[in-house]
Amino acid sequence: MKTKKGVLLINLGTPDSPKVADVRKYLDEFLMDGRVIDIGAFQRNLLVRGIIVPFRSPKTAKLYQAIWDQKTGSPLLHISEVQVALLRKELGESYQVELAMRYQKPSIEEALQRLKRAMVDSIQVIPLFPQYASASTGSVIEKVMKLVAGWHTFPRISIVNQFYDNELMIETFADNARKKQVENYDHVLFSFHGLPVRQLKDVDNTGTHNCDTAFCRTQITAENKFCYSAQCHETARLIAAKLGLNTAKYTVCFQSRLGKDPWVQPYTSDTLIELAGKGVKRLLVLCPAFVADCLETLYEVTEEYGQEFKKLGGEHVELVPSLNDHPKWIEALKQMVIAEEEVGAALTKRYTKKAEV
Ligand SMILES: C=CC1=C(C)c2cc3[nH]c(cc4nc(cc5[nH]c(cc1n2)c(C)c5CCC(=O)O)C(CCC(=O)O)=C4C)c(C)c3C=C
Ligand SMILES: [Fe+2]
Ligand SMILES: [Fe+2]
Repeated sequence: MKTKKGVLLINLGTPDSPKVADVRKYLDEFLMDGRVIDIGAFQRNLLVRGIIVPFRSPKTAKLYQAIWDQKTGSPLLHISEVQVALLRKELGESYQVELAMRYQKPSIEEALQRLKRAMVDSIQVIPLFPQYASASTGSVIEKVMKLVAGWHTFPRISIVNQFYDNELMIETFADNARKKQVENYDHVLFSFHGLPVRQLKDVDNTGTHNCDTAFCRTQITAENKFCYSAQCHETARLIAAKLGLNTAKYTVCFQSRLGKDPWVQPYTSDTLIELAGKGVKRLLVLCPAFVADCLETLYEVTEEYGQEFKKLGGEHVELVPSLNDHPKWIEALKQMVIAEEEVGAALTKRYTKKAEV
């Protein structure tokens, strides 16, 4: 009997086009997600639909227009499609690999339906966010669970919740930094996507998590192992170790703050001021919260932070490309899939043996 195993890669999402109407539709779906803007539904509706989406959409549309490729469209979607095509090749015919986006297209619902129709034995869901956050990975997991909840027959379903310390992923980021001749820069910045601080309060299920008292900047512990900030710091430490950077040579910071509430600090823009003040001229930036280059890396880092840094007296900001189509990253994905499949196969075998006794 020929059987197939399903793999579903899910990234964040992107508008259908850089037109204001499509960006509005995308931002509306994205920001109305209660895990992204985690306030009461009534307040969220007022804030998102009354203020953020109407005011932000024209501005965000301009940013998307600046990075949109005439032939391939959204970099995030195009690069994700390339990653899936390469993974399909690596895994061969016994796997059916699907791509979906949490918001907009291709939808998770349609991807799951394709796997269901193919009668796959198993579905492995890989949310493409190395560090766990309720707003990213958590939201993907909740969506998948809701979509499959009513299925009559379930294949074995497994979900990767985080991979912030994946050896091959770390090596890929380090490889890309080496290609930029890291030694030719005064300082290295690890700029992660930001999060409101309140979204970290419940990472230990107590509602009182505090990154300062939980040592999230310096170590991963049993207490902080699901904290986004702690995981970001660990990812940066591991890449820095591969590159032979001492702690004085690099800084971890957080970008893309939205609104007035406190987000995880230090903010990337404050760090640029501090580094320029210390006389840093040439800055190399890695963004290891993303597995593919996207608006946040191609525009915010390269354009916005590049210009900001120059105004502050800096000379150059250089972005290290994301994991994109690097063969080691595709191998990392393949290994994740195979490792998980082996666990499943071992469990099934044990069960079958027991049943035979
Ligand atoms: C409250 C707002 C936001 C939270 C929380 C948030 C978390 C979060 N986001 C990503 C990954 C990406 N975000 C991207 C764009 C983007 N993010 C927000 C807001 C929040 N994100 C906005 C408003 C936007 C749109 C751009 C803008 O208007 O500035 C992207 C880029 C998508 C693309 O098409 O290129 C990614 C990727 C993670 C991983 C995360 C939690 C850790
Ligand atoms: Fe975001
Ligand atoms: Fe923390």
